[in-house]
Amino acid sequence: MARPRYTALLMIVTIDGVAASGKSSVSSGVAQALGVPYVSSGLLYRAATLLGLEADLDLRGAPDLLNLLGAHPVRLEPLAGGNRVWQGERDLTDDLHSTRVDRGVSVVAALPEVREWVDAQLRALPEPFVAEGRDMGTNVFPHAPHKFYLTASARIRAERRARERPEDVPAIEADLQRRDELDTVQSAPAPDALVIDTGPLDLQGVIDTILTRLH
Ligand SMILES: Nc1ncnc2c1ncn2[C@@H]1O[C@H](COP(=O)(O)OP(=O)(O)O)[C@@H](O)[C@H]1O
Ligand SMILES: Nc1ccn([C@@H]2O[C@H](COP(=O)(O)OP(=O)(O)O)[C@@H](O)[C@H]2O)c(=O)n1
Repeated sequence: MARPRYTALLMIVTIDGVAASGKSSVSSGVAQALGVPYVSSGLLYRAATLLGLEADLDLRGAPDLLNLLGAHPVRLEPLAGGNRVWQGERDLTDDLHSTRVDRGVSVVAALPEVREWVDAQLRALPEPFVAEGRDMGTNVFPHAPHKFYLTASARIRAERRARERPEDVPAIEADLQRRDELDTVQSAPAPDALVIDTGPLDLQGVIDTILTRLH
């Protein structure tokens, strides 16, 4: 029985990486094997972006965004199978992966006030869990005992994401590269993270690589 053996060791596992490298799918698989929830930090940045766009705010303006988020609080529901994001009774989740949100989110994520808003919510969550994003292993949970960082070429990531977006592969690849560049500051791998090139691996291969390290 794998589950008790893993959970005995587990506090927080961090899985960071570039856009569309497999973070959420891999985190979900690892979390399900461990019997714990996973936490998708990117969904909170996406929620702030969606709400800013819907309110027609300038996404570079932290005070207005923070006022909006303060007036109508957003809540992340971390589950092993998939996270959901709520604003009151409204489930925002299905609106968070549009191309419009993809294109605005890095601007919002560059605002220190928004980063503090996200980090405070993540640090308040009860352990254990698998946390995925860009800076889980460096900034938010630097003391996590198990850290991983996923990469793959922009082309491979674009081909994977093209199955989930209406745009063609070259357009998605250009958007991913633009977002990688805008996200550079918060996207450095932790020095103690195992870097995994997911290009040659299928999803289960990446999940197994991580689980093997958690024995
Ligand atoms: N190793 C892999 N091999 C094949 N497809 C993958 C692999 N990892 C992820 N995918 C697929 O790539 C897409 C992007 O993965 P996702 O988990 O959403 O990445 P991220 O959370 O980093 O944006 C999804 O369709 C997912 O099923
Ligand atoms: N820990 C994190 C997670 C996401 N982000 C930001 O949020 C955006 C969306 O993150 P995501 O993980 O949902 O995006 P994908 O990698 O799934 O495309 C990223 O492009 C970053 O701008 C961040 O800055 N820090």
